[in-house]
Amino acid sequence: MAPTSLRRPPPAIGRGAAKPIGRGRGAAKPTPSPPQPAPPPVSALEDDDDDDDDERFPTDLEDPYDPEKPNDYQQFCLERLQRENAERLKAELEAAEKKREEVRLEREKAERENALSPAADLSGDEVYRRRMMMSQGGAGTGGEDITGDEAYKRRLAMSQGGAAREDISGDEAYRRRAALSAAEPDDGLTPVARRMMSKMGWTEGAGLSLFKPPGRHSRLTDSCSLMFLCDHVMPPPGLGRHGQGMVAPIELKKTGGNAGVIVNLPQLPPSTPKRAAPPLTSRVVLLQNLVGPGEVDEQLEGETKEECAKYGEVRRVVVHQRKGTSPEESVRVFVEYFRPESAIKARVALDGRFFGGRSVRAQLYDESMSLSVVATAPLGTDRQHTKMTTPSRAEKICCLGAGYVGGPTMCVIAKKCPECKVTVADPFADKIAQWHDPDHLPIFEPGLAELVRETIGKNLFFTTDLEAAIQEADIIFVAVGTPTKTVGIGSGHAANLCYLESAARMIARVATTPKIIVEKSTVPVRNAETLMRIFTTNPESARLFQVVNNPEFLAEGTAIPDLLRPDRVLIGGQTTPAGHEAVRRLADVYAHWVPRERIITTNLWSSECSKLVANAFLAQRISSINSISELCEATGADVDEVARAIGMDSRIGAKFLKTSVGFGGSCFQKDILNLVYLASSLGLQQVADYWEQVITINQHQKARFTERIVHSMFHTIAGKKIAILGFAFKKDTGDTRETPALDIMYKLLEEGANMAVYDPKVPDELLWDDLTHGPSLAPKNARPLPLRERITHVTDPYQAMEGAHAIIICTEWDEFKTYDYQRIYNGMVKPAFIFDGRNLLDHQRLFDMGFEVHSLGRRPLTHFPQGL
Ligand SMILES: NC(=O)C1=CN([C@@H]2O[C@H](COP(=O)(O)OP(=O)(O)OC[C@H]3O[C@@H](n4cnc5c(N)ncnc54)[C@H](O)[C@@H]3O)[C@@H](O)[C@H]2O)C=CC1
Ligand SMILES: O=C(O)[C@H]1O[C@H](OP(=O)(O)OP(=O)(O)OC[C@H]2O[C@@H](n3ccc(=O)[nH]c3=O)[C@H](O)[C@@H]2O)[C@H](O)[C@@H](O)[C@@H]1O
Repeated sequence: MAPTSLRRPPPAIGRGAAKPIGRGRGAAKPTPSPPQPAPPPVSALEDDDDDDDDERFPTDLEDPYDPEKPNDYQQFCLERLQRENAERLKAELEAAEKKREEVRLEREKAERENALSPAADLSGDEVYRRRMMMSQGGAGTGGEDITGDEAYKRRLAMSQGGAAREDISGDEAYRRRAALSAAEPDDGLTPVARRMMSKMGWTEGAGLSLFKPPGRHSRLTDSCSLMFLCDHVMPPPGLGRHGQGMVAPIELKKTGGNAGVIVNLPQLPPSTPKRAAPPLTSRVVLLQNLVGPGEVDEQLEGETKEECAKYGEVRRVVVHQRKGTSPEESVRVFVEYFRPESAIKARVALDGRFFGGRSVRAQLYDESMSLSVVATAPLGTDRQHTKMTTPSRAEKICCLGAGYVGGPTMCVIAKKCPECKVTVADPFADKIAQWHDPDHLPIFEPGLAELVRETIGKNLFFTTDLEAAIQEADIIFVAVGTPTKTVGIGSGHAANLCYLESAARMIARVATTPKIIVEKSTVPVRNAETLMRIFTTNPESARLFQVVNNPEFLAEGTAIPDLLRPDRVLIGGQTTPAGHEAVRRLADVYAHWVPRERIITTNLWSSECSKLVANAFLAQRISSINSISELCEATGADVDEVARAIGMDSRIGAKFLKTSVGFGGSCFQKDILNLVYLASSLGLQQVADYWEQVITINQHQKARFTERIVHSMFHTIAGKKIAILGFAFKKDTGDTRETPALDIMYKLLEEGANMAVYDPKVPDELLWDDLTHGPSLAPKNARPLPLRERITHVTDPYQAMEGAHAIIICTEWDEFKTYDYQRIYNGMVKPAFIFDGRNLLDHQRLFDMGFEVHSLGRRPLTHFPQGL
């Protein structure tokens, strides 16, 4: 709903004043005008007109509207990865620190061993001094000549942290050292040994135990105390953090003086190789537990490649099997990407996901490790095939609105997400009953019936019980109509949001568990704010809801292929952690069949805006080429040739350049009007005027086509029979919303024509319903037109054309191209006119048969003598 500030009088269409549209479109169809559920009371709808409202609602709703801060899910994932990497880095640093400590200890040990030989009889302080030199590099302080006391001071400083920085004199150091050694028990160990053990984690009476084997001598010199330590330390069960190290004391046999040899070098248990921490960035992802042992076959590689290509171009996949490891780690699948970003995306997306019941572990793998080595490892011989399915949690999905969008979209989700339960809820029992009968679905869409047959009763359900469906769902799509308002403020331009609001109010009232609410309907920019306000009215339940916008881009007639292979899926969410999570969960649903790189995410307002703009751009192309069609007719150029020539420019592209009698459908007009209203309300009048021209040209195209019919047929069509081929707004649909055929028929009716209409898919009651209400933007006729007397609806096209003066092609149905036009010509009144409003037929052939051929964007083909 437009914010308060946007509530201004709507702009006028074209030159005239704002015209109210005929009736609300976009509601339940094609069943004729079923009543929409009662919208909430006006007082409720007007609620947000109150300026005070802003104080009652959370102000942070404004925050996400910052185009500088796109809510990008990948961005979120990268940030999360960076966080994880930082943590990993920290762990690595700690591990490195530990390692340094170990090295230091080993070095100390080596030094001590050296010290056993008379040539290297160094004091502990001297050892420390040398160690300092080594660890600090030759150049720095290592070269400085420090005394033993100074060395002790530093060592103390190291072990005591900050406090050790206290400035103690050499005497004081000596005094402390003496006190320390005096305090040490006479256990046969020297202070150095004690210090060493302390550094290894020993505290008296805990952890490692010290004991003095009976009968051994009690005191050795400092220099051999380390050996003595080994002799005397018998830690149960072994040295090391996990007790994995030395388990028996080393026995030393003195060979004289301070020298000795080890007589029982223990057999240490083989050490388990340390797992290297995964690298921070890499082009290789290692997948583990994707399949188990014995589940590897030759398809695994290909399937993995296909699945992983969702995150970027895969260079190769290598499957490696290992023996002697856990089942989870026995099959390693390495996926090498061309770009590290792809690998990072894959890791984020796949780690922890379920494939065929297994929780996959995905981690980046050090690129420097040769994959060729693992590539040559033999594959398993077991041919059991494990089908890879895209991972996701088993969401319970519901859709409010079983129309052109809700029905097909949910069928595809049900088909592609077999683990999800999908329920479509609509208050109209007739419509729901029709959805249960695949042979008589409420809408015609190629491929839809097969999908319904496949999924209904398995994981796809249709119901009128809206509340139960809402209650049960995790994700609720709202795909109700948002037609142009016909009365009140913004009438003729603004979207009527009462169905959306009543759906939201029901959700807010019924839901007791967390829900992701998906705005599937096409809405004005910032509509999600209205929904959030409805949901936050009750603070207790506010936290249950996350609103995301997920506009639908399917076109009728190609809805199923459009849904199965969309150019992109757009998801807009709030820029909060919960918002990101909601976007992720919805993205996971689509990721069952849509490559990840085609699932794009943004903030709520950009997403809402993108849908309106997409439709505006598409419609603009049609109006552009239609405007050129008039120019071509006046100049002798051929509009289809022009479209072909410009369409080959890759910057322009070939699609949506087919001239026509005007675009129809429930959305182009309403969405542009919506955009115009929004721009105008924001004071952007030039923007509003610019886009309004798209509608103006569309109206003009329909009008001029009809005028041409009348003028060509000797300026009168009163009492003449005219065959109308096609009433749907485009081929392959039974939908008639905003069909240009209706505008044309109304004009012809006003001129007194008789008409026979044929359309392969439009039901009779829908045709009469449309005719009764008339075109939405046409002025309402005060005098009721004699519809039934002058119009017949036929089911045989030849019957429509028999005895006709003219044929008008209004819809581009393929079957129209297959008719026997010679037979048709023979049965028509001469001169036989054909007006091809879609440039569908072979005009030259028709002309050769004797037809007077009028098309769009071309000079007419006429047998009449010219220039008389
Ligand atoms: N038709 C199309 O090709 C496309 C339509 N859209 C947008 O999708 C939305 C829906 O369009 P259509 O499916 O064509 O409309 P539709 O009129 O075919 O279906 C809407 C359905 O919502 C039901 N409904 C109304 N209030 C309800 C409520 N409170 N709870 C549950 N159901 C309720 C109606 O009974 C009707 O069956 C519109 O906003 C439209 O602009 C977007 C893309 C394509
Ligand atoms: O929001 C919507 O409702 C949908 O609107 C259109 O889909 P739709 O109206 O079903 O069908 P289109 O194929 O776009 O055709 C619209 C009208 O334009 C006409 N048209 C289309 C293409 C063209 O080159 N010339 C032309 O006159 C068609 O005949 C039809 O009357 C968009 O194509 C969809 O992406 C969008 O989701």
